[in-house]
Amino acid sequence: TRTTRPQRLLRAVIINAVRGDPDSVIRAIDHFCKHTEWAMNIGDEKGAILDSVVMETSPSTVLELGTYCGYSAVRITRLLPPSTRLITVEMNPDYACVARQVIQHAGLQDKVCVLEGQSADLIPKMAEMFGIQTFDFVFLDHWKDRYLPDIRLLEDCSLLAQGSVVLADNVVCPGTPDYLNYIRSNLNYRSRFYQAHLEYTRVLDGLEKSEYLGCRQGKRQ
Ligand SMILES: Cn1ncc2cc([C@H](O)c3cccc(CNC(=O)c4cc(-c5ccc(F)cc5)cc(O)c4O)c3)ccc21
Ligand SMILES: [Mg+2]
Repeated sequence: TRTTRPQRLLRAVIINAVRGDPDSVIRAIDHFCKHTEWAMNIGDEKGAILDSVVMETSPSTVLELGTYCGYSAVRITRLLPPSTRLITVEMNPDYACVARQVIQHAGLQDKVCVLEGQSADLIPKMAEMFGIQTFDFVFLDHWKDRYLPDIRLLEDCSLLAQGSVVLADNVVCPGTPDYLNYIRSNLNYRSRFYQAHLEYTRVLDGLEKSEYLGCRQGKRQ
């Protein structure tokens, strides 16, 4: 096939969504993934949980790891107050290119920074690059074996503050067992599991929300 799946998804957005209307971009992607071609966006069911967690957190600084086509970047950013920015990290340049166009079609390009590179390389530079101290909200949706090393890196870089919320996609399917074991047994976090389904399917999946409580000692016995 000449075009890639992200390019076909982008074409569906350009054709079916109203420029400047984030909700129509979200609807166009969900319709494409339900009726034309599955893609690994968080989707509408888990997306509604993402929306509610973002709204209850009302963050000032937001980090997303794993942009893909920009679906969750649009979902998150459309809920943020005017002065708030989303930083989203994407290592695949083709995905980043599509995501920037999807985000632009939604009219949110001034509120989103799509950073190209690997999370482990970029996280240590975030504070300096963006003049921030900590992230109020972090969304994990990149390689599932990177959730644990990257949450540890965020801790080591002091990028989490008391009250910071970390939301992780796919903790059931494909699954992130080492991350779940760590975050649920760590006294520095209060975690809650949201049962749902893998995007656009009936396969079980879920999100794990973890609030950072500040730096306490030890593990739960
Ligand atoms: C280091 N670093 N830093 C930034 C960064 C960014 C990326 C890319 O954005 C990227 C590329 C490929 C895969 C992912 C992870 N996503 C998944 O693998 C996934 C799978 C499924 C699923 C479930 C069932 C299936 F049958 C097939 C796929 C459902 C989901 O929601 C997913 O998120 C992310 C990668 C590493 C990165
Ligand atoms: Mg995912």
